[in-house]
Amino acid sequence: MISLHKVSKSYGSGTGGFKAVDRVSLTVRGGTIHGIIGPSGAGKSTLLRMMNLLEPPDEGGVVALGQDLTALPEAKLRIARRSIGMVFQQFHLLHNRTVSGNVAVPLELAGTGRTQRRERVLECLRFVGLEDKADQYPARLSGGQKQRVAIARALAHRPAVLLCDEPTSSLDPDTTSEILAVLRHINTTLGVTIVIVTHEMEVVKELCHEVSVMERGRLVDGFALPRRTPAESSRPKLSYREQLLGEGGEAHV
Ligand SMILES: Nc1ncnc2c1ncn2[C@@H]1O[C@H](COP(=O)(O)OP(=O)(O)OP(=O)(O)O)[C@@H](O)[C@H]1O
Repeated sequence: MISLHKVSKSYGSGTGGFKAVDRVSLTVRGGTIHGIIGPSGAGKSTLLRMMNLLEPPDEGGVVALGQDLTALPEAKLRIARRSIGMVFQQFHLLHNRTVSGNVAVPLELAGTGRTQRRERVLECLRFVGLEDKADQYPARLSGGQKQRVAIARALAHRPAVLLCDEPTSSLDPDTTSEILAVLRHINTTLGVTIVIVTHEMEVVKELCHEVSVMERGRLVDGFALPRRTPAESSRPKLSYREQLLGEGGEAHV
């Protein structure tokens, strides 16, 4: 589905140069949710951005959905990228556009007609449960709602792959669970392959089928996780008190 062949990326040059990703080879299997974890600065985001060539590698190849992206001319790469949606930690919404205006952006850029655009925007908003917010501006939304808009926008072109860079790192635990449920729904009902960079182990345990571990630009481990059963995933959530103190603890309110 996505294969990276010995990709490398350096920033800066000469003695100030720094190899952020160092000859990494990795295959993400179609239909899976694949986590990329590792310490800060390990090169996780750089590796993720290479998967749609948002960050072109200095060397190595990227094959996505049967196409060698590194060999495509710019115009064809732009079209190939439509099949690979992206979601970021900071949502990256346009604040002077409504929710539906934001979701419409990729369709406008691709020249999709107005009627078709309107239908697809509503479909995407319905999928993430936000059709009632279509005419609101992002400033009026919660963090979780903003991330859902960003996810709806990433779905506009019916991608086969969704790349997520720390999508829940700005969110509280309850909102994180909501967003993970949306991502799982996208994987199971639409069959979209998801690659997610995160530093939150709970996110990995809750969501991922397979994990790759990065350290200092290299891939140092990779393994499959046992699938969680729905019953286990939907067990009652612990309160902050229970998470921090277990059973005990003296109340002051
Ligand atoms: N555009 C850039 N210019 C210069 N250096 C960069 C750039 N992007 C990333 N780096 C550097 O490359 C290294 C890897 O960055 P990257 O963001 O890929 O790591 P990461 O594992 O995602 O880290 P974090 O978990 O902190 O986000 C870091 O040292 C970072 O400072």
